[in-house]
Amino acid sequence: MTPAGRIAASIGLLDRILTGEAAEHALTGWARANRYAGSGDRAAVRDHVYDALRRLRSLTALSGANTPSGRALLTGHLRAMGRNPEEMFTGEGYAPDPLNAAERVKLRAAPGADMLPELVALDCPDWLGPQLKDSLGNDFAPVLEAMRHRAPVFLRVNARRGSRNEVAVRIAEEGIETRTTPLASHALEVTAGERSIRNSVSYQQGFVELQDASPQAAVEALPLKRGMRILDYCAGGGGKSLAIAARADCDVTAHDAEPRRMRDLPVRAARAGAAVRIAKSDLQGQNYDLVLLDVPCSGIGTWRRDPDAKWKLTPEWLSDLLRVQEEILDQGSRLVAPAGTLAYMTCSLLGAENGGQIAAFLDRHPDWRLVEERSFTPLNGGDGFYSAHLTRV
Ligand SMILES: C[S@@+](CC[C@H](N)C(=O)[O-])C[C@H]1O[C@@H](n2cnc3c(N)ncnc32)[C@H](O)[C@@H]1O
Repeated sequence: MTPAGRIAASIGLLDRILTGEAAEHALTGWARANRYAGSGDRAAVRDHVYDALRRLRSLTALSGANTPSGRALLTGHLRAMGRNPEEMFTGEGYAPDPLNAAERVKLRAAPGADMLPELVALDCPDWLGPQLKDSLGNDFAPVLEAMRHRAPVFLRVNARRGSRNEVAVRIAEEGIETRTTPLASHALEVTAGERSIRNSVSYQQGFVELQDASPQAAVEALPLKRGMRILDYCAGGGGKSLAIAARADCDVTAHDAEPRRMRDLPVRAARAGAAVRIAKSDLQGQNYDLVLLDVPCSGIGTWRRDPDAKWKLTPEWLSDLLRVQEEILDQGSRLVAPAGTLAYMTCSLLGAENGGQIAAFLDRHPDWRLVEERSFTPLNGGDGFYSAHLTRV
């Protein structure tokens, strides 16, 4: 494909995503339907689409359009790269149609990048700006700026299969280059060969898992001891259960309100040589030494990887999430053994979902106390993440 053909394909995909289709679904469907697109084309189109979604507000403004569209986003994207959009919008071959008169007028009248209002330039939804400023303080602008760029890819080395250095050497032989990161002791940041990970023997044999470095660091901080009974109450795909089972010989039970989300967990656990039990019965009356609540959240900390989530989140959805988080904290606390630990985690940067939830829980339950809390932002390298450990007084 020519560079202009890749831009035309990205425009079509963005139009579908803007009308509600999930970005991954649209990209996978496009790759299947366009077998002529080689791996370089697919990677370039994916990068255009994800860059445009991360920077939806600023690129729309740079195109002069009032509302986002595939053409507006790619016009703004080219302008942001210092290119004249007319060079690509030629209508020749597979290139997008030339700009029409209205688009030209808007482009000419569009402000420069240095003239954009702060929340537009930082690609932050207006309604979330004040809450995020409140939560992040002086880090607000640098964190939002970091969210406009691609996230690094991290692997978690499975300590049951080898040390971080041994596994780094092994995967390098499969073309996956990495470097260590100070964030977590089993984390490797991928510097080359990222697209080969899932097909590599090391991945398929459970030497590595894909997991961001911030949740890895949060799991490392859990007070695990051999033989502990642990409940991963919101296990989902089981990323945290597997990270726990790799660290210590604990009795790990995975539970989720939607059990089908855990369907791949037995296969992933077998691949990793880890024992994870799937909760079959009602948990009422059971108790555990450690209950992990990796609650459903806004996902603001993962906006770099999942940029359309940035624009789909609404105030109503956020208030539903806050209510669910509160309920899960109360439910989970009832499952903790007398001297046990309740560990609360989110991949959010909002105080209301993090420290705010913990403060409200402690108000409702004065017999509990906060033992420690940690916050990570993309300025540390990984995703935005929060964890708090609580125990009874
Ligand atoms: C952030 S995701 C979990 C991600 C997972 N721990 C991982 O590391 O891959 C949150 C999970 O909470 C589950 N959930 C939502 N409401 C719940 C509830 N009331 N009780 C238990 N799980 C719930 C969702 O189905 C979802 O799988």
